[in-house]
Amino acid sequence: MIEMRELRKNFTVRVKAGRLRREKREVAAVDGVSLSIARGEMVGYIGPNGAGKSTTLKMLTGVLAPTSGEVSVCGLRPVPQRTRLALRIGVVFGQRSQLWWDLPLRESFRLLRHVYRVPAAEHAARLRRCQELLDLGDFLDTPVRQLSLGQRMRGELTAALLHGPEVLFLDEPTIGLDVVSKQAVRSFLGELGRAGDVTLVLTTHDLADIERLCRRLVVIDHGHVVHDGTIEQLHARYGSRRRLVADLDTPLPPGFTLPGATLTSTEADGHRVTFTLESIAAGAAVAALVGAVPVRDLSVVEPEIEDVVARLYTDVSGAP
Ligand SMILES: Nc1ncnc2c1ncn2[C@@H]1O[C@H](COP(=O)(O)OP(=O)(O)OP(=O)(O)O)[C@@H](O)[C@H]1O
Repeated sequence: MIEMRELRKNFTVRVKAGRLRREKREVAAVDGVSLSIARGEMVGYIGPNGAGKSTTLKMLTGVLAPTSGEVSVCGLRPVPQRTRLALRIGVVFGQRSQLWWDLPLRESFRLLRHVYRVPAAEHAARLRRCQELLDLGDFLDTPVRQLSLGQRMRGELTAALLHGPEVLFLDEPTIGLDVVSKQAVRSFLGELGRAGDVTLVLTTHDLADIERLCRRLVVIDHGHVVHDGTIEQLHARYGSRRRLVADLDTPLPPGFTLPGATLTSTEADGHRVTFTLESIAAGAAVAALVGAVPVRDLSVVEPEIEDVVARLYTDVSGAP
């Protein structure tokens, strides 16, 4: 459905060279990305600021021409075949709107039906489904400029889907949304993914979006793909650690150690301890601790994707 081979985009930027002089320099925003995304996949495309995510999406949607390499989406070349491609993809860029600011949402949807020449019955069926899943009923007749950000984003998603695209590109779709709207957008996208008829590429800084929605995670940094796999593989590769948190009746005896684990925090006057498990299984760690001290309560905490991605970014960038 999406193919990128050695895809590259260079920008020419002017950089300071001495007190008054500026000179031109080429920077590679996307530096040889090769990826294949199959029909129905939901892929999270993440990376630190300036990694090259938006530039990739712009090349996939025909907004920017690659400097070199090959790209095809739905079997089309995005820049030369941009008009045909527009009928087959949907795009939601969190920071930009495809709605008519002064018109009620319903009118924007009606205009889009004409722009994309969607048969009335198909359009109505898709709108009904979005209306139901995204709860648009209360604000369909409100002018777009009066909508809250969360309402507008639900409108944007609908607008991107009314022509029945095969691929949906989402750039930061939950940015700035409150918790309720975020949930609404995520469960809508989840539903869409489960139905399996849309391929979804999502860039975000909110890793909860990815955890909820994407089995496949592609991490890009300095224009290069540095991870392509599942979230579990990412945890395994970067050695994410589980933690054992225990509430104790009495503090640990002086010099207590748990082989294969490190005591990483002590709180509540020594009554709450956290061990990071390195080379010991959770069960063995629990048994060792319970055998050594009176334990009131304990839990094993799974690694957070935030932690592992932060470590990955640090690793590849060499910066905190
Ligand atoms: N039009 C442009 N002209 C010059 N440089 C650009 C242009 N667009 C992007 N860049 C540079 O290319 C690099 C990649 O930018 P891009 O916007 O793709 O990153 P990103 O991963 O989407 O970042 P963010 O998470 O901050 O949105 C950055 O160094 C950026 O400054």
